[in-house]
Amino acid sequence: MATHAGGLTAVVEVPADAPAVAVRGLVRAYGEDRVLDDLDLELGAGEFVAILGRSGSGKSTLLRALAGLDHGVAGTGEVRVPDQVSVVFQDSRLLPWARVLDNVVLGLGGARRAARDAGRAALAEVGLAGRELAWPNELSGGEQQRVSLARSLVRSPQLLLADEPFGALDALTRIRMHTLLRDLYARHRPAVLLVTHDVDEAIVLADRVVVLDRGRIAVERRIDLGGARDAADPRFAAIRTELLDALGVDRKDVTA
Ligand SMILES: Nc1ncnc2c1ncn2[C@@H]1O[C@H](COP(=O)(O)OP(=O)(O)OP(=O)(O)O)[C@@H](O)[C@H]1O
Repeated sequence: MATHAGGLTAVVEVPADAPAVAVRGLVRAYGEDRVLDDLDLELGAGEFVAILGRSGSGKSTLLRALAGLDHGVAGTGEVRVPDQVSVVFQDSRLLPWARVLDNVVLGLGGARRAARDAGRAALAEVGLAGRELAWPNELSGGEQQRVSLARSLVRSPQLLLADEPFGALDALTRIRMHTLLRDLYARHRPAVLLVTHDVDEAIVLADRVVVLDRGRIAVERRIDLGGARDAADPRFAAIRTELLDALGVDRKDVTA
C-alpha cells in the first residue's frame, strides 16, 4: 500500500481489513484558494463510490491526489491507496502509433507472451476480441474507452480511478458503457472512485455517492437500490431529486 502525504510517497504496513482508500485532512491549494479543504474520505475494499459536484468543486483534484499525480501542488494531509491503482480519463489517452493490443500491454511487466495473452483476454472482456491489431484512430470513441478499460483491467487494479470516463460519449454509447463497467466491476471487484457530472450515472453505478462542495463533502448518500437499477423506479427518482438538491440544481431546469 502506498501513502502520498504532502507530495511524498512512502510504503507502510496496513492491516488486511483496512479500507482500500483512506484520505485524512486532505488540503490542496492553488495560491490562497483551498480546492480541497480538510477532506476525509474512506472507500472499503471493492466499494464503488461516485463523486458529484459543481464545476470547480475539487473532484479532479481529489482524483489526482489519489492517483499520486499532483506532485508540486501545495497541500497537507494523508492519502492511502492500494499498490495497484489504475486511472481512466475522459479521453482514452491511447498512443496513436501503437496498435490496440500494444496499447493495452505497454509497460506491463513479466513475460511478453503472458502479457499479450492477458491483453487479449482483457480486450475480449470489453467486447473487442478481433480488434487487437487495429490502430486507435480506426476505433469509435466508445471503443477507444473500451481499450482504456482493458488497459486498466489487465493490471488487476485494487483501485480504479475514473475521471468522467464516459463524458465525451453519446447517450446510447454511454448507457452501453455503464452496463460494461457494471459487469467488469461485478467480476473483478476493485474499489472504484468515479468522478462524474451525470447524476443518473452515479445512481446507476455506485454503492455510495459523495457530493463535493468547495472541496468539502456536502452530502453522502448510500444507493440502496440493489443490483438492477431502473430510472423509472420512484426510489431512483427520489435519490435523483435529493442529489440535484445537494448540487443546488433547480428541478425546473432539469424538467424544462
Ligand atoms: N493547475 C491549476 N492551477 C490553478 N488552479 C487550478 C489548477 N487546477 C485546478 N485549479 C482550480 O481548482 C479548482 C478545482 O478544480 P478541479 O479540476 O478539481 O474541479 P472539478 O470539480 O473537477 O471541476 P470540473 O467539474 O469542471 O472538471 C478550480 O477552481 C480550478 O480552477
